[in-house]
Order: sequence, then C-alpha cells, then structure tokens
Amino acid sequence: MTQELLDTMPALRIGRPLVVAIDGPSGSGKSSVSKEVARRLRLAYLDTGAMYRALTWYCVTNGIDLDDAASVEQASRDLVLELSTSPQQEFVRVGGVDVTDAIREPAISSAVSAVATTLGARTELIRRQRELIEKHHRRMVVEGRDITTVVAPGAEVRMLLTASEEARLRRRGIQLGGTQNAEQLAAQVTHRDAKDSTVVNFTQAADGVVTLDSSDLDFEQTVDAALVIVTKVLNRD
Ligand SMILES: Nc1ncnc2c1ncn2[C@@H]1O[C@H](COP(=O)(O)OP(=O)(O)O)[C@@H](O)[C@H]1O
Ligand SMILES: Nc1ccn([C@H]2C[C@H](O)[C@@H](COP(=O)(O)OP(=O)(O)O)O2)c(=O)n1
Repeated sequence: MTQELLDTMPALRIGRPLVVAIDGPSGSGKSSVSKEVARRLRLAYLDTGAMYRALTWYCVTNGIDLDDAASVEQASRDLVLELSTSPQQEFVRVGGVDVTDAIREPAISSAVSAVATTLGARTELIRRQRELIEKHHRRMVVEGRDITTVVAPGAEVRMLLTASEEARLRRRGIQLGGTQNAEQLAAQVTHRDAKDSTVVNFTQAADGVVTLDSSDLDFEQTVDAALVIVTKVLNRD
C-alpha cells in the first residue's frame, strides 16, 4: 500500500484516535510488523513485552525471588522505567540504566514468564500501558499478548498476528544469528508461549479481532496485509 494512499485516507487523518492493538505468540512478527505499521501510519508504538522484560531484568538484578508473588508485585510498582514510544528509535532504561539489549538476552527470555504470570504485576503494568496510550492521545500501535482483550479492548483496530510453529521457530533462529540449538529455541518460543497462555489467551482471536496468518508471507507482505486490515476496518466503521 503506497504512502500517498495512506496519507490521503480520511479515516487515518491526524487528530482522530487510532489505537491499533496487535497480539500474537512469540516469533509471529509482532514487534517488527507493529513498528513498521506505526511508522507507515505515523503513530506512536508500544512494545508491552519490553515492559515485562524490563521488570524481569529489575527483579533478577536485585535478587528478587520470582516465585514470591508479593515481592514481584512490589517490584512492578517500584520499577522506574523509561521506554521509547517512537517506532524510529528503540531504548529501554531501568533506573537510568540502558537495558535495551540486556532484556533480549536468553536469560531474561527464560525468566520472563514467571513475572508475566504474576497477576499483581500484570495489573500494575497494564495500568502503565493504559496511561501511555492516553498520554499519546490514543494514537498508537500497541503490541503484546492481551492488548486486544484486556489492555485496549476498545481499540479501533484489533488484530491477532499468527504464524505456524515451524515459521516462528525458524524466524527466531535466524533473528538470534543461529546461536541457539533446536532445544533452546523451543524453550524460548514454544515452551514460553505455553507458560504465558496460562494467564492470557493469545492463540485464538476474540470476537471482533481479525486474524492475520503470516506463515506464508514475507515481512513486507505481512506489513501490507496489516495495513489493508487497518484501512478495511476503519472504512467499515
Ligand atoms: N512475515 C515474516 N516473514 C519472515 N520473517 C519475519 C516476518 N515477520 C517478522 N519476521 C522476522 O522474524 C523475527 C521475529 O519477529 P518479531 O517481530 O521479533 O516477533 P515477535 O515480536 O512476535 O516475537 C524478526 O527477525 C523479524 O524480522
Ligand atoms: N502484553 C503482554 C506482553 C508480553 N507478555 C509476556 C509474555 C512474553 O513471554 C514476555 C515477553 O514478551 P515479548 O513480546 O518481548 O516476547 P517475544 O520474545 O517477542 O515473543 O512478556 C505478556 O504477558 N503480556
């Protein structure tokens, strides 16, 4: 879809609220596709997974027991977090420390589910996510696991981005530069999803949520398909 066409669509005019909520499993392309969709639609961008990762980094760094729900919940309130909401720039800082790369390390990926399944911590991060959406006047692409269902069920556009398990494992393997063997990849993709889905459902689209299956699409085709969904949903309403 050309930029000229997008820029002239009345439904996409600046000033109107436009929350695009995108959920999906690990490796489905949420972060990369959402960021590009935000750039194309000139919207802010929120990676909610980065918030769960930042909280995990904070807990691990401060020796907080991840099995102690009360301590993890307290940590979620103490967390001093700065997170980029620009799709042009990526940074995450915790207490002034740059953790942009550290939160993507396999050690954090393996620990993050323990934090993400602590309900009290979810409540606090969801509160912060909603605050960020309001701060951006509801003009934002927000991606995660529970955005379409819990964080922003009233979003103008709600999408579930999926891909086959095989495609997701392959993509994550390439993304990590071939450093992980099959077992390590499965731990970071399939097993993590299994743990995470005990608290949120991101495998089936809720009512009103459009599914985009990217298994047989390349990155550009997926971005284009997501933009088509956005324009169709907006022109329908
Ligand atoms: N449709 C696609 N086809 C091929 N690779 C893709 C596609 N979408 C995303 N990718 C790549 O797959 C990897 C995982 O995507 P990412 O956006 O990190 O997924 P998620 O945020 O859902 O875990 C990235 O390297 C990304 O560039
Ligand atoms: N809205 C969200 C976003 C992420 N999470 C959890 C689930 C994931 O295991 C972690 C990290 O999310 P992230 O989107 O960075 O995960 P990926 O590695 O991109 O699949 O956070 C969540 O529970 N709810």
